[in-house]
Amino acid sequence: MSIVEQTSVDAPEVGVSEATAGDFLALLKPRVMSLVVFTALVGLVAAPVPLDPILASISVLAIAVGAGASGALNMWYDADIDRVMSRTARRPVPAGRVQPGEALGFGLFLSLLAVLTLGLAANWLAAAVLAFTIFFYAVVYTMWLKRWTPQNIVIGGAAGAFPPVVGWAAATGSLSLESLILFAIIFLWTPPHFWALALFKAGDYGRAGIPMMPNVAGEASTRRQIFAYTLLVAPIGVLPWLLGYVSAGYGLVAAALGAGFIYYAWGVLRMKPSDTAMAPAKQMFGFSLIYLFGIFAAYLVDVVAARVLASGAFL
Ligand code: HEM
Ligand SMILES: CC(C)=CCC/C(C)=C/CC/C(C)=C/COP(=O)(O)OP(=O)(O)O
Repeated sequence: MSIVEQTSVDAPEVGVSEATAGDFLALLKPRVMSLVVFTALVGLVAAPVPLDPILASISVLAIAVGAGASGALNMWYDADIDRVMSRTARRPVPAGRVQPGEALGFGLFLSLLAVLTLGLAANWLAAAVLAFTIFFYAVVYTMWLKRWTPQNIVIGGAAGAFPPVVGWAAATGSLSLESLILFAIIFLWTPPHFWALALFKAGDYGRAGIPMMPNVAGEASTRRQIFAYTLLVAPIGVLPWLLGYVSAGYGLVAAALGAGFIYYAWGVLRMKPSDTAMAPAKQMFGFSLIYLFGIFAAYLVDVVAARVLASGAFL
């Protein structure tokens, strides 16, 4: 083998991308973002304006691309800590399949594409709120709060709460109390959702040096805070019915889901230190996803049913 051939065969692989389309898809955090996009869709459909299906589809697609882009930017910046956590070590950047520059370029390009598309197709208020949401998650939460304070996900959770506001703004060109209540539901839901996971992944966050609540305030305090936020989110979940935005059907579903959420949080609160398997925290995390999906699905069904009934289309 000549020297030239040998050099090319033995060349270090730094800077060489082995990325597949699947790796770029993984950068978009599709599973998490599917529920984010669903909440945006509900905000868009709930808005009291006639729905243009083409405009609505483009808007939801743009929000999905923007949400995915923020995930790619998060994975670009967090590659160092993702590398040392068991849950995230196999992600494309820490595993070396996608180069950091590729993830950054991909995230920036998709962010720009999403914001411009939403601005041109819907309106610039919606585009501005989407841009702010991407900025809040990728910069304020990821680059600052996450590594700095155990309140990281309380404040940073605002990013995850904006999508229904973006959806509502895309449909109406304005903000409203109703969309802000949808915001409040997600905002108050985020701490129980995430701290339940952080309880059984505390080792990961400790290794990565991230000040998540269980690592800083301890397990007992985190369990109490989870319970407190759950007591707050349950009544706020029912508020849209009490304010007359949706029917008692939604109210009943929200009350039942809220009661279930409190039940699981009670299980977490009463966890024994000997419960090393963390079963109540795992169940709480699982139920958090059912809770948020259930609340927004009930909202969607309620507003669509109300419109069908009002138009007499069922007759
Ligand atoms: C700052 C806010 C949030 C934080 C820190 C957070 C954190 C996490 C983490 C660490 C996971 C573990 C799964 C994984 O590794 O991908 C997860 C799962 C999940 N999160 Fe969140 N989350 C937040 C907000 C949200 C919001 C707003 C939604 C939806 C509206 C959401 C929906 C989901 C879903 C659907 C999963 C399950 C994904 C799966 O099945 O793999 N999260 N979250
Ligand atoms: C429309 C739009 C831009 C939406 C963005 C919505 C948003 C901010 C969702 C947050 C979801 C999430 C996975 C947070 C975890 O970050 P993490 O870095 O703590 O979790 P990780 O350790 O799994 O990376």
